[in-house]
Amino acid sequence: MELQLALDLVNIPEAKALVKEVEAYIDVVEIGTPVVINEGLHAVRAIKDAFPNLKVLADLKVMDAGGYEVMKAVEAGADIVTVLGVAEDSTIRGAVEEAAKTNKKILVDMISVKNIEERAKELDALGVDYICVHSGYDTQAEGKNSFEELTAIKRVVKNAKTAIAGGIKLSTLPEVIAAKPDLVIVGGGITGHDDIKAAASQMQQLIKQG
Ligand SMILES: O=C([C@H](O)CO)[C@H](O)[C@H](O)COP(=O)(O)O
Repeated sequence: MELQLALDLVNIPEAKALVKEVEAYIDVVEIGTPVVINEGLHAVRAIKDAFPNLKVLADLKVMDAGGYEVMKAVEAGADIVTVLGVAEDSTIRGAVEEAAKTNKKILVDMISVKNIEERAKELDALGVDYICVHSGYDTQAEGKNSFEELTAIKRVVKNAKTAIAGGIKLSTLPEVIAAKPDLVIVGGGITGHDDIKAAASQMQQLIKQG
């Protein structure tokens, strides 16, 4: 099980400073969608150059032009690129084919997917690398989490790795770990903590014990 730090509400210098504090405790750095909107793919390049030993995920949430957009993120240094589960199969195929050329990975974000199990089976057959259940900021504000969805996709996914994102905190991490995802994605649960280093370190410990 790996830990991904999601960076959403920072600029490039702030992102670098945050990663420097917790680099020993995380496996993947996510350049979040808001950061890509504000800073462009330069943010991916800046973090990959500064922390070459960490994997970098570009949270582009690709919805169309899968091959092209994945190509641009990979050129910028991304190891993993996100594509939306609600995208057309042709978009997913284009993304998977493009990433495979350089042994990079596609993580499909299941945000807004209605029939999670059925779509997860289809995505698994399309060869995506990760399937991620996700309660986005707006549904988190309505009290939603994705713990049950994680259990549901674990039942049907045979090849892809599974991931979970959205509002995970130290207090809820044990419940997440019990469902055994391959990747746990945490943003505010680390970056909003009073002691960022301690939060990341405790999360890593819980994950290692899990
Ligand atoms: O993907 C995300 C969200 O849609 C904003 O772009 C976040 O990175 C993801 O939800 C993880 O962040 P937290 O919910 O703060 O843990």
